[in-house]
Amino acid sequence: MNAPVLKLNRVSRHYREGDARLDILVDADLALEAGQTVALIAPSGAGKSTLLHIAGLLERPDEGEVSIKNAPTSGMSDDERTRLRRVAIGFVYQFHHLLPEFTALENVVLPQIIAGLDRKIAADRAQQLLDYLRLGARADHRPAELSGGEQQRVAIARAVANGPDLLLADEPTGNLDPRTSEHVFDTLLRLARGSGLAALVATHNLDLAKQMDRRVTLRDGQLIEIE
Ligand SMILES: Nc1ncnc2c1ncn2[C@@H]1O[C@H](COP(=O)(O)OP(=O)(O)OP(=O)(O)O)[C@@H](O)[C@H]1O
Repeated sequence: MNAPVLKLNRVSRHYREGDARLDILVDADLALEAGQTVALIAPSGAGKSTLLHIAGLLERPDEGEVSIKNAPTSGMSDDERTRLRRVAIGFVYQFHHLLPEFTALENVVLPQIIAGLDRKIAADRAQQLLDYLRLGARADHRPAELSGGEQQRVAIARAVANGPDLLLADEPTGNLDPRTSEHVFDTLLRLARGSGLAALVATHNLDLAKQMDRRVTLRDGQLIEIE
């Protein structure tokens, strides 16, 4: 069996709030295989964003190991972590964070150019991705000219533009109405199943979570599988 795309091994993280100590993650374990979609469902403040930041190498845990495709990251420098993050991990947030002055296509081209790809190849790939996400006809529109669901699907295209192994999404449909949420979710699932991308998606939407391969929650700082 292949190495998991993401592995958390006894990961702990606490914050200080005055004299109080908040134990957000306590010996948390998780393994995500290629092509697997996992919903992270937990109440506000339970630590979903903290977990996604740690899994995405944006934040270091206090203890424990985060491995990406079998590569332990705790011994890596910040530069090494950044390089690994750029090639292996894509992020989608609740708000799309697209650059307003650029078109949909350009928003998907930019991360590829930053990663060193030739502009023409990047543009071809961006167009293919937008076509795949049924946004081909919107490629030349700026974010303000797109609907909320379209903006979020462009944000997904941007997140996977460099062909990451892992997609991390923090309430990607939190701002959208139920029908649009469904459409954005379908896009995520189709991408994961079609390309072997592993996805960890924080969501409050239980109907959408049910369509994913697994569901986990945070309880006393640990990740627990739920039905
Ligand atoms: N840098 C920080 N310093 C201190 N406390 C923090 C810090 N970041 C997060 N926290 C606290 O840790 C807890 C978990 O925060 P986190 O944002 O991970 O929760 P969440 O489950 O994503 O919540 P939400 O669903 O509301 O976004 C919260 O109580 C938060 O106030």
